[in-house]
Amino acid sequence: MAAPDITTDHGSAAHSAAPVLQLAGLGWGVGGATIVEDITLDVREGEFLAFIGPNGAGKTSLFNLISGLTTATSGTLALDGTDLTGRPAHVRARRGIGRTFQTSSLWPGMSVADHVRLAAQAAGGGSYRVWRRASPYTDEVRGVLERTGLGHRARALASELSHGEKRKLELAVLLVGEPRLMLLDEPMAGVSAEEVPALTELIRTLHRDEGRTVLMVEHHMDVLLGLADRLAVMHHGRLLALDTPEAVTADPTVQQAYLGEGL
Ligand SMILES: Nc1ncnc2c1ncn2[C@@H]1O[C@H](COP(=O)(O)OP(=O)(O)OP(=O)(O)O)[C@@H](O)[C@H]1O
Repeated sequence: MAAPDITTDHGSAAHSAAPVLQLAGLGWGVGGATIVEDITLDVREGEFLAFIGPNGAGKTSLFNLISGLTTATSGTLALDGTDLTGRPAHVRARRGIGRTFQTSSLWPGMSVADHVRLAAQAAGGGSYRVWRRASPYTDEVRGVLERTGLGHRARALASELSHGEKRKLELAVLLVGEPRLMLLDEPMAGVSAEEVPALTELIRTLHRDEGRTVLMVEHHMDVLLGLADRLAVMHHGRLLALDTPEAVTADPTVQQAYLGEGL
């Protein structure tokens, strides 16, 4: 497949017709092993694209490549038509690529509001002043906490939160940066069955009502059905299928890849 037409990163205006994210032949290898291979796909504005695949298929590695935690060893990546291949994670974050991680990235002894306040300071380019307790609840902090259903937990420490609330706080921290693209890596991991519906609903709201573009790695198909516009199936580091959830789940090649694990 031909590489998409992308400009270079010199502050040029984004091409209005360009997809939000373009991956062209993206790959990553380490120690002689190829972990991610030849991923080519476009993500449209406002789309919800979910990544599924057996354990070790390369989903998190692909998110690392997109967010800049690792650098591609082949292919290109563009955001809004601007080539970001090889650019570091902080540049990509500043340009609107935000992500959450499979494991919690919170500070146990810090309050919910302070997490959001720090993230707001970082997003605004300010210095970190967590010890100044004069006005922790700015309108921005309060607004994000309300949007994520954590308004009543503002003063709680992260260590006091349930797993579902921790995932909401991670989303809140992400949202203060108003990311152009949200990468959610297994947001349901560790969350109790009772808390999954509320968290799913929050992610749905961020996507549908706020129009956010979402990429999400998730093992639970029941969460994705009715949420994702398209499913990307990864297998052995490659893109095995990319289609609507209905088409992907009916695809015999995909079913074969999941043999023994269940789709
Ligand atoms: N830094 C690394 N060095 C060597 N191998 C790695 C490295 N990072 C990932 N891998 C390997 O690459 C493969 C893909 O890992 P990755 O975590 O991306 O898969 P995944 O699809 O996200 O899996 P899971 O669903 O279990 O989270 C695995 O075999 C993993 O061991």
